[in-house]
Amino acid sequence: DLSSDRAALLALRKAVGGRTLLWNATLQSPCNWAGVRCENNRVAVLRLPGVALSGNLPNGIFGNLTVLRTLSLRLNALKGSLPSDLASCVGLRNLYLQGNFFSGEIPDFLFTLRDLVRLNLASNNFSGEISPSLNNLTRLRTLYVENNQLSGSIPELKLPDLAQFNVSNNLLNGSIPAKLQTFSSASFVGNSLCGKPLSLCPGNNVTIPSGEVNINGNGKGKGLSGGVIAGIVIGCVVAALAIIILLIVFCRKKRIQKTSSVDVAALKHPESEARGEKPAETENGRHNSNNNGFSVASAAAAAMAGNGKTEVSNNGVDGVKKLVFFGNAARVFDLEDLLRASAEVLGKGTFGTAYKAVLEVGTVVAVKRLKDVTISDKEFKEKIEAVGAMDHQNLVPLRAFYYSRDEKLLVYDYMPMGSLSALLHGNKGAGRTPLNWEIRSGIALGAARGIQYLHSQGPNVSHGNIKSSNILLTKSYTSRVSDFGLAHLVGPSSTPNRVAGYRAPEVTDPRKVSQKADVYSFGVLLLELLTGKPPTHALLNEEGVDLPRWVQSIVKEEWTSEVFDLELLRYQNVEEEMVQMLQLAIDCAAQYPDKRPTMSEVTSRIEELCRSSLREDPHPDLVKEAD
Ligand SMILES: Nc1ncnc2c1ncn2[C@@H]1O[C@H](COP(=O)(O)OP(=O)(O)OP(=O)(O)O)[C@@H](O)[C@H]1O
Repeated sequence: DLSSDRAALLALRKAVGGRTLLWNATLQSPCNWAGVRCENNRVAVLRLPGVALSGNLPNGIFGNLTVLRTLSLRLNALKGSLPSDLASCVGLRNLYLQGNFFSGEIPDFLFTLRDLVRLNLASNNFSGEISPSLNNLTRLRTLYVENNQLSGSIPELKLPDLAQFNVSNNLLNGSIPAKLQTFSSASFVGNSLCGKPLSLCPGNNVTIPSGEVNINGNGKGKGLSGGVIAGIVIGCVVAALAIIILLIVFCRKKRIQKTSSVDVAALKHPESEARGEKPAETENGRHNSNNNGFSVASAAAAAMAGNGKTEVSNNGVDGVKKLVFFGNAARVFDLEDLLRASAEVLGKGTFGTAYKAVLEVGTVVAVKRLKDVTISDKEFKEKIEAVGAMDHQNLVPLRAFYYSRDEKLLVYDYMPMGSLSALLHGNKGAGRTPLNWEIRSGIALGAARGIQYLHSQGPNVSHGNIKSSNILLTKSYTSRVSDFGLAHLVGPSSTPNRVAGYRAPEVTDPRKVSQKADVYSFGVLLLELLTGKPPTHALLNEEGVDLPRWVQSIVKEEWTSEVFDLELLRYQNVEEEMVQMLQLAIDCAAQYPDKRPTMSEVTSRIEELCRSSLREDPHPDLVKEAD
């Protein structure tokens, strides 16, 4: 129970000291001691990295910590062999002992801890051979034993989940087993090993097609016949050729498509071609088919011409034939200018189509043509004026609107960097700027503040359509929330499934949204930011996952770091903040609305964790853990 856990921790403190001496032994519960985390009133996590622990770990301590799941004693000065009662921690999943002076063989009892997922024994003085009993650890994903004195050959390992592996800088010899040859040479250097990915083993006679190729330097295993190898080589060449041909065909097709859409644009708007403008957004190829050059004028004019009138004749809400501007916005253009502007399609959304319009004076705006507006003129005017009155640095400002029976236009500031969706999923190729933690957490914070502002306008004010294509970015990557207030303008016929991946489980009618439903959608958005994965788009049948369920299943398995976008994992020193953000995202995406935090709680939690990643901590090792 907890008291024996406590006694064990005090015994540990007595034996190896270090900064555990700061633990307040007058407290009955050890659960608040630095580095200790309890679950169900037992010590489940003990993380004491870099706290100057020294000496031998005696037997009789870990035998009591029977529900320990994570043990990190990395970067200390512990020596001797590992205590055998560590074998009692049968639920141990993460064992980080790197950066100490442990010596002796890697003890066999470790191979009985069948739940181990991460095993890091790197940078110690372990010697002896790597036992084939490692294969008992069927859940192992990380095996780091570099920088030790391990000798002998590497056993055949059949660990299906092994994703991180390093045996470099030991005294190993022989050939690298086939199953491990997918790891890079950095995992093996500094030994006398041979074979892929290092150089060929000496004395191997590679005679194709009839000879035997002994890929196992110590001669224990079976060789592959030359015929098989020749087959593989020929197969690979054929496959590579096929891929190249497919790529060429695909690229040519794309080019043809692109040219033709530019042609259409050029026909209508030679000036847009002259400027070399390209459609701004082609995320997931979703909007490609919409990228025909087009003008607001031709669209609006077509609608109006249908009325048999040459001028904008169907009056605006107040009987005025002009754009209605909000606030003190500079009225640098009027409806005529807008209709004359050259435009290109940005994309089709739930509420209509968005265009980028370049006015003759050079001003660039985004124009949204609404469809399916079913509410009355009066109601529309009231609602849109409420939208126009919103003013916050993290909202995309609505500058003006036009309303007639046939045409409803909303004019927004144009956001040059496009949407978060495009940024995350758009260009995965070589030219991509990696999105580091600073940018991502800044985007999360800005979006949270924007939504919080909306919610502060009244208990019934909500966004209703939070998703990554509605988070737009300025040149300095400040995020601005767009599309607010529109969920209440449209009729039920609009396609609700587009937001499926973000929609809270209790929202069955897309117009009946709430602040707590926004919080859910924001949680999914955070998960998208952290994982780099788009949530399911059921209707469009796009590839995707039910993000909250997927993340929860992984976190439950203690594989938390598996969920993060690979691009983020480069920034090891912020993993603690990433984990906190992940926890916040999971809280937001709770199934029951009451369990979700409010948007202002969300904002302060993000502010707090952004601060902590900037702050210099006096005892970074006690509170931060990069495991
Ligand atoms: N003010 C703007 N500046 C730059 N790009 C914009 C602007 N407004 C919208 N876009 C982009 O235009 C595209 C279409 O936007 P739109 O809002 O019509 O659809 P959506 O966001 O995909 O879906 P929904 O209508 O459900 O919000 C999106 O990729 C969006 O990022």
